[in-house]
Amino acid sequence: MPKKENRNRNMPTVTRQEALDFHAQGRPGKLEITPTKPMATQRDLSLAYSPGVAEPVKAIAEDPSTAYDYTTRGNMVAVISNGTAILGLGNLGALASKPVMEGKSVLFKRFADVDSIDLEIDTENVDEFVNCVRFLGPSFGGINLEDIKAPDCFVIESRLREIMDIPVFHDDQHGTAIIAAAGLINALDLTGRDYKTTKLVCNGAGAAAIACIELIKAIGFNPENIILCDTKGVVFQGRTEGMNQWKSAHAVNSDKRTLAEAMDGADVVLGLSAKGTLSEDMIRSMAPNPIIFAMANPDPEITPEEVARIRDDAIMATGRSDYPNQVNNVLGFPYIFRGALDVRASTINDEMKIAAVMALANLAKEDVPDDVAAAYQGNRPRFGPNYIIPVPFDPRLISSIPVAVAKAAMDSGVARKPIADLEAYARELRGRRDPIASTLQRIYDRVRRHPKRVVFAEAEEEQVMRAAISYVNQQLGTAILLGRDDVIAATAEKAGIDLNRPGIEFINARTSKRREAYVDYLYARLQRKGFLQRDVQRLINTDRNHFAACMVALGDADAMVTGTTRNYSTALSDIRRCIDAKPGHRVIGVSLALCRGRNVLVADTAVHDMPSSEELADIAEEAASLARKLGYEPRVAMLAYSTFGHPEGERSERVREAVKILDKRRVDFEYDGEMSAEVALNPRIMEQYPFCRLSGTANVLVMPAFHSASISTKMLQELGGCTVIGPLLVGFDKPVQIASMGAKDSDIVNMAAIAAYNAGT
Ligand SMILES: NC(=O)C1=CN([C@@H]2O[C@H](COP(=O)(O)OP(=O)(O)OC[C@H]3O[C@@H](n4cnc5c(N)ncnc54)[C@H](OP(=O)(O)O)[C@@H]3O)[C@@H](O)[C@H]2O)C=CC1
Ligand SMILES: CC(=O)C(=O)O
Ligand SMILES: [Mg+2]
Repeated sequence: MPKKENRNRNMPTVTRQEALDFHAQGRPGKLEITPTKPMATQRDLSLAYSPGVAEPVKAIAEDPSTAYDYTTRGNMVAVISNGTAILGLGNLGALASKPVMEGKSVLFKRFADVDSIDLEIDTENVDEFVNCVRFLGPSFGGINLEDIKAPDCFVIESRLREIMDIPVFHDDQHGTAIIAAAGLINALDLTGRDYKTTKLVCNGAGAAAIACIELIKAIGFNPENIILCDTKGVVFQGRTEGMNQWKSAHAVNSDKRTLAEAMDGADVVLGLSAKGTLSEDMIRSMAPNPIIFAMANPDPEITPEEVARIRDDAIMATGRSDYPNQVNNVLGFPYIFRGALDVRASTINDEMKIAAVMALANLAKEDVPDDVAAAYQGNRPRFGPNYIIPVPFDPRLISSIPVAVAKAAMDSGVARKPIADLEAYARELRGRRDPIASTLQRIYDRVRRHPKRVVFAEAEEEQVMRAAISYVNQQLGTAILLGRDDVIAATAEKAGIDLNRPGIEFINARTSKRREAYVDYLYARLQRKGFLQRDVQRLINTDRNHFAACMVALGDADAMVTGTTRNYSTALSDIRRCIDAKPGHRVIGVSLALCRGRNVLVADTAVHDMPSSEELADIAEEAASLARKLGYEPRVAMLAYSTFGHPEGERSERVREAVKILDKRRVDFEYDGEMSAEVALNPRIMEQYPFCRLSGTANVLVMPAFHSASISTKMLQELGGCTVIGPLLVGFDKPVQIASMGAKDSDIVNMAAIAAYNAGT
């Protein structure tokens, strides 16, 4: 069995303060409601509201199924909890469960484009809860129950399933069971075990645990080989303390009484209980090549580091995203509901659950194609002990699980709107995925695997200090804080920031032993550009950008981030004095615009004021290469106010000429132009130019000049509700990023991570 790689988790990946700030910043919470129809004119109002709204009302009254055509019902799931079993934190009440429920709603949207709203019901009374939910059916296409303690959850779910004609799915039961079963099938496969003889212990006998062992028995495990444990120890036949009918159904005929006794010689342990409940001795006593799924959240029953200290032959999984093998229901619920909603399933039955299990298990065994490898930080995973299950960001999940679930719903007769062409459905699902939004995740994951030393040039600023801490806490590498010691210390103290932690280093330009080397380096570059040696000395001693850029140029840091205190062009020219463009490259700025369902790269948003045709062609090449690096196949539109010669104009001529230059260079990506933005971005308008060489709408927009690039990206941000990241600098010989003036700590960390990413492996 190959040795496993486990992360060093001596420090939390996020601090309490970061998590609180994340939830509090901007509009509190994690989601908002946005209209999908224009609401600008009197006519819009007449259609959306009175009198127009009466028509769909009458249509639905006549034929209720048309609610799926005229309202949000068909794509809307309610995430409902009473907060009695919030993760592994216990019964903290309905209100405290809201952040988790909002989180689940957001994950529905992020991963499967399912709209969702959280509802927290403030009662522990089963009848009241059921009565509250049962009348909500008309509003939703499905109900996702979450974090409701056992055994109440079993009663609630089964009663609601009986009464309601839409899928009711307790995620902690079935979502968890589906993912655990998929991981287990693959782990058994890797360790050459037979279902019938494998001995399994499940610690925890609540919602998740009961559902897991029911599903595991359904796929072929021998019930006699499964021992369930809870706070009272082994659930054995005849036990009376702490029992209920659901535990009794799985009680074993055994004289083992404690978890430790049950674990002795076990092949598999499933932890669905609470933090730290599995001891090192228990793990030591397991059979060779044990399978350990410690799934309690947020802290597992035993950590991968603890297991690694005892034995190197285990397959280890947790519920967390910061270790390999994340067995978490996030891999299931968004996609299972996607498939169920798309066929208007009346329920989510066992056939659909097993179809999801098999789709997930099989996906981990498939060869990972190039575009998917990008989601794994370029490290193409291969089926094995560290990769028994895909990661939540695997872009194939959206087109594999819903298809399997939808097909099983149709085959088992619960689909009210069958899909005729599943291939076409899979293609449509692929279109729903949101590649640029996962780009940052990919960048972060890759840097975590190859941590880098990043110099934060403006470390006297409070938001830069916070960004540095976040950089370190996220295990991205070492943060080098450049600034005057006394100023940094005073600012940190005033802001209540503790910088004394591993991973943070301090450099004071005035006392650094490397000053001389930097002066020599910079003087050699600038002596024929009007600089005296003493000018260069002053730059190195007093200017943070020059000092930091020299650190990177001479290899004392891997990458640099700056920009929050100076305007962009000043920071850029400081850096250009110290670092050149990569040979054969041009330094440009590219902004990533993450819009609703549409993402584009826009260039050049930083450097060239009025680029020549030759420069526009270079910009197209640099931007296309960045797009590829981020995992997209570039389709570059060379933008102008005119389209393919109409209206004629001198300014568009420059863009047309750039296209001809790209023709001559025989570049290996799709490009065309000149064209206006609506032709580049609207498929119906693009169709009017059948000769256009782009195979789809553009994902890279090369702007004719800096002003149009800058104005349009800022308008996207301010008016279009898009998130704009950047400009990212590309083409420099060393990785440097400039954040915008006044950037928030989270923006600065993004820039630092991008700079670190560009520092390579
Ligand atoms: N990775 C994933 O995707 C998921 C993980 N989970 C995790 O599973 C755990 C349980 O969740 P859920 O089933 O919803 O909660 P429940 O409240 O329904 O069940 C909790 C179960 O854990 C048992 N338990 C609690 N503490 C201990 C202990 N110290 N030793 C042994 N057993 C203990 C309880 O025992 P008793 O019956 O005696 O009270 C109970 O059977 C949580 O940590 C949760 O985060 C849940 C869903 C998904
Ligand atoms: C993941 C999840 O749903 C839980 O831990 O409760
Ligand atoms: Mg849960």
